[in-house]
Amino acid sequence: MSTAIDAANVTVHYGQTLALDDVSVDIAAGQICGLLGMNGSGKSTLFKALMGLVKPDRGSIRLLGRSPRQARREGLIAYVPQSEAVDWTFPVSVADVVMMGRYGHLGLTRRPRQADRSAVAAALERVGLTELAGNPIGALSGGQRKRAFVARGIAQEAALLFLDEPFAGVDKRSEATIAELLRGLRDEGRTIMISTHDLASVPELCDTAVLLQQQVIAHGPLDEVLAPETLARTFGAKIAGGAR
Ligand SMILES: Nc1ncnc2c1ncn2[C@@H]1O[C@H](COP(=O)(O)OP(=O)(O)OP(=O)(O)O)[C@@H](O)[C@H]1O
Repeated sequence: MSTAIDAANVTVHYGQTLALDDVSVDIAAGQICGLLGMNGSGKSTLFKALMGLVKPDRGSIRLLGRSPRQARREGLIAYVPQSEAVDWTFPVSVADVVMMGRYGHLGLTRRPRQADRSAVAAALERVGLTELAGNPIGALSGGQRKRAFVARGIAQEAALLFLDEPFAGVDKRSEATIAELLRGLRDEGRTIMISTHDLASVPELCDTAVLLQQQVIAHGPLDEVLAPETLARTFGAKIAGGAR
């Protein structure tokens, strides 16, 4: 299996705060990897480093054989942000959000062409939001907003999808819909990383996982990473007992 995401010995500081300490992860193409850790464990920072938005003090990152900046420039990375990181009052429609995924594909005129409109329509259809295309993004439910951002990644034709807490604030039915969607994208060969701080609800759809606490505590098949011994060692018996 070829490696899609290869981070080696990545260390990131914000001033005096050590956010990532010698982090190495290796994720095969066509897999869903859970990025697990408590609040403040460095999950968002790892995503930012992978996207080239934070420059590591040390270490190297290759995404599909490219630097993060190059991968971003080629439109290979789609990011679904945490809900708190988005200004939902911003006056854009659902279709506008999805069209943002086409920006890297637009020609010199920067005007969407028929191919872009078709890609947006197909992405909306795939996530089940066709009927809501003209609605303001802020009027959608938590789960629908997540699906709109996933549609943006689909329209972008990104090979790598990073989802920051995609199941937070989402009801069970939407969670199942999103999980099904992600499985389908994985089966097409895309590589997906999903972060969560809620170790008690790590989605079954993850093939592998990384348990992060500034350092990589465990990295491998989901069952191994969620083994009670690993969790107890890291977080204490209380969390380990309730994890699955
Ligand atoms: N811009 C920043 N400036 C200073 N410190 C930061 C900054 N961003 C994050 N940190 C700190 O870096 C550490 C890792 O934060 P990060 O947001 O990556 O964790 P996280 O696991 O994503 O947490 P959460 O789930 O709460 O977002 C924390 O101690 C946090 O306070």
